[in-house]
Parts: sequence; structure tokens; C-alpha cells
Amino acid sequence: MTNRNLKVVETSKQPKKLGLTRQPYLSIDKVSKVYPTSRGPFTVLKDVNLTIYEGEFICLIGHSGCGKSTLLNMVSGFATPTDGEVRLGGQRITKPGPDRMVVFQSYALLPWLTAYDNIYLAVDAVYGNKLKAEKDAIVREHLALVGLLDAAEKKPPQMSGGMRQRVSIARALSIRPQVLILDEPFGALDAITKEELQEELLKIWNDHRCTVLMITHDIDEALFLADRLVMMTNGPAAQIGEVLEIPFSRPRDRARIMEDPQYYKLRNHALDFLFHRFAHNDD
Ligand SMILES: Nc1ncnc2c1ncn2[C@@H]1O[C@H](COP(=O)(O)OP(=O)(O)OP(=O)(O)O)[C@@H](O)[C@H]1O
Repeated sequence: MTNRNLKVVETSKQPKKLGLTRQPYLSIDKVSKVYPTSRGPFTVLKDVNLTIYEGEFICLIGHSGCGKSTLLNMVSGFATPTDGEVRLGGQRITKPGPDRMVVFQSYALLPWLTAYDNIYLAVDAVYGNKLKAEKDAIVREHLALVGLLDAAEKKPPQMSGGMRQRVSIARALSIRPQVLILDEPFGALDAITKEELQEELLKIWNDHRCTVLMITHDIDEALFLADRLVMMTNGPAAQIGEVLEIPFSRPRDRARIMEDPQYYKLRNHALDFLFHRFAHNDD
């Protein structure tokens, strides 16, 4: 089922806001990725194009194994494209940098360090020349941002999954990245904690307005958070199949959005894309 009222944006088309033409900020330009394997070259992504504007919140959805993490790894700089290029502010991305921070589903915290020290380590690595008192203030500001000042001395094994993910988000934001990359950050959390963290993330993003690129498997999460939902086709040689504009005004209220008939049109369109037009036997 496709719906003519929905705004499906061509990946190469540049949206306009307030009548102004915006400049591309993060450009994924004809990107392909081929992995060498024992059975020969394996093309994960083929000719992927996506233009992202400064301060946008983008969600990326697609079936398991289609290449979402591979694509984000090329934005973070942990991997390089086989063909094409990824540019941030006009500069080609060739390696990781503090302008792009990644939050993983698995938290990636050091288990022997406290919440405070996990964040301090990142702050010290990027702002090594600042005074200790300044770095301390940054760590405390970001612990407070995610409501964890009281848990500063806890180590990851003493924290819930939600607390660990809050620390990971605080750590990523503490060095003020231009792009926040989230690889299915709430996938391991229970439904209530997940909704709480989605709301906290939106509030933080609203206050700080970094550009966000987030992988999710959850259509409702994407509809609540994103400006645009990027839907990928199945691999091998996966591409961006469609980009859906999410028109709900901000700040967003979950209950109000879910009362909007447009919500169900968008949801059904995304479900149709994933489970009918690009159905995947393994899911
Ligand atoms: N280093 C590698 N060498 C060979 N193949 C790889 C490598 N990394 C990933 N792949 C393969 O590339 C494909 C895409 O993997 P990727 O992790 O990007 O998918 P994904 O969409 O993020 O999946 P998921 O939703 O399950 O996390 C998979 O088939 C995977 O096995």
C-alpha cells in the first residue's frame, strides 16, 4: 500500500525550509562498500546518496544485515567507502574525529571506571589543555543533563541499562560533537526506559541542536524522533529506497502525535516498505 498524501523525498532532492535554500552539511555521495570475503568480494552498499542538513534529526531503518552500521561507520570514519565519499562541511571524512561521536547499543563504557571517570576520560582526551576544574565542570554539567549527578561514583556493573546508556550519551555530548551518531542506542532497553530516554534525547537535541544520525528498528521511535526517516532496501548492494518526511511540529508530544491520523499513514507506509515491498525472510 502506498499513500499519495505522504511526502516521500527523493534522496538527491534538497528540501527547503522557510523559503531558504539550505546548504548540504553531511553528504553521502555515491557511496559503495565492498568487503573482501573468502567467497569473493561482497557488495554491502551500492551508490548510496543522502544529503543531510545541519541540525537535522535523521533516523535510518532497514532489515538486519542491509548495511546500516556499515553506512554509519563511514560517517564516523571507522570505515572508508570503496567508492564515493562522505563529506562533513565540505571536508571528506577519512578517519574518526571528535566532531562525530558514536553511541552504541552495547554502551561501550569502561566497566572499571565510574560514570564520572568514563566521561572525564573523553573530556580529557579532547580538551587536554583545559584546567582540571574546567574539565570537572564539563563532566558534572553533562551528568546533570542526563539526570545522573547522584550516580557519578557508580561503575557500569552497578547501573541499570538505562543509566549506562545515559552515561554513554552524556560522554558523547560532553565533547560537543557536530554530529551525534546513534547505533540502535535503545534496542536493549525495556519499553518504559526506552520512552523516557527518547524524550530526554529529544530535549537535549532541542537545546543543543547537533545533527543526529540514528539507526533504529522501531518505526514508532523514528516517527517520534526524526525529521526524516531514511528507509533502506535489502542487501546485497543495498540502497536508500525512500526518505519519509516526518511533519509533526516540535516540541513533540507523544500522545498528541499518536492521535494524529497522519501518524498512522506514515506508520503504515513504513510498515509496507519493510514488510511488503522489501520483506526479509530472516526477520
Ligand atoms: N568487516 C566485514 N567483512 C565482511 N562482511 C562484513 C563486514 N562487516 C559487515 N559485513 C557484512 O555486511 C553486511 C551489513 O552489515 P551491517 O552490520 O552494516 O548491517 P546492519 O544493517 O547494521 O545490521 P543489523 O541491523 O543486524 O545491525 C552483513 O551481511 C555483514 O555480515
